[in-house]
Amino acid sequence: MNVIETPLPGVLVIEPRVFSDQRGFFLETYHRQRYTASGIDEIFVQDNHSRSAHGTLRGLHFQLKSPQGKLVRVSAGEVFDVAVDIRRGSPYFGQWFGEYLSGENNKQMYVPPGFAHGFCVLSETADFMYKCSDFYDPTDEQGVAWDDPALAIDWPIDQPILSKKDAALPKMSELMDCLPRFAMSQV
Ligand SMILES: Cc1cn([C@H]2C[C@H](O)[C@@H](COP(=O)(O)OP(=O)(O)O[C@H]3O[C@H](C)C(=O)[C@H](O)[C@H]3O)O2)c(=O)[nH]c1=O
Repeated sequence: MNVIETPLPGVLVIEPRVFSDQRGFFLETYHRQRYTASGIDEIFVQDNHSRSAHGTLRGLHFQLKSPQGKLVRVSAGEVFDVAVDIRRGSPYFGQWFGEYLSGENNKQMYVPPGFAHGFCVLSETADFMYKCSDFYDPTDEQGVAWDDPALAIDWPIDQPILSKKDAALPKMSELMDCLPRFAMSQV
């Protein structure tokens, strides 16, 4: 597997090794020893799968009381996946990184706790699968507006399909008091 660092320290792109033959292909999507050795040493406790139609945008989401590290991939279709550093005091506060993930390129992205996460769907539909390092807590759902000008994320779509919740998410400027703090140990 190939692990690629991104301009956002802690956010990684992983290219698993793919074994192809006349039947199709095989790849390992997670391996505790190998991923820990690559810096992804979270204990994952929950796996999720969402399917979305073309033009859907889910995000930007995060949890505060139980922040989740996420190892994300697309099993079918294509998305543009985005991580945003929302840790107050981080040298990268407010910066984002995006990567195209697809059932063709088999790429994964690791989004550490303390980052907001979201994606938009470029294919007819997209099956989005991800591992989380803490449990979902419906009382702890937080988010920031996908189109916050302070983030200026270069989404490859406009006028996305949004949930009512996502369409009403606040801007970073409205969240400052409650955003997580950057810890020097995370450098
Ligand atoms: C996230 C989640 C949701 N749900 C239930 C709650 C709702 O009744 C339904 C749809 O939830 P929601 O619209 O919040 O799903 P997404 O918009 O895909 O949310 C996710 O989207 C972005 C991209 C993320 O990074 C997060 O993992 C997560 O916030 O599933 C659960 O039962 N468990 C869960 O872990």
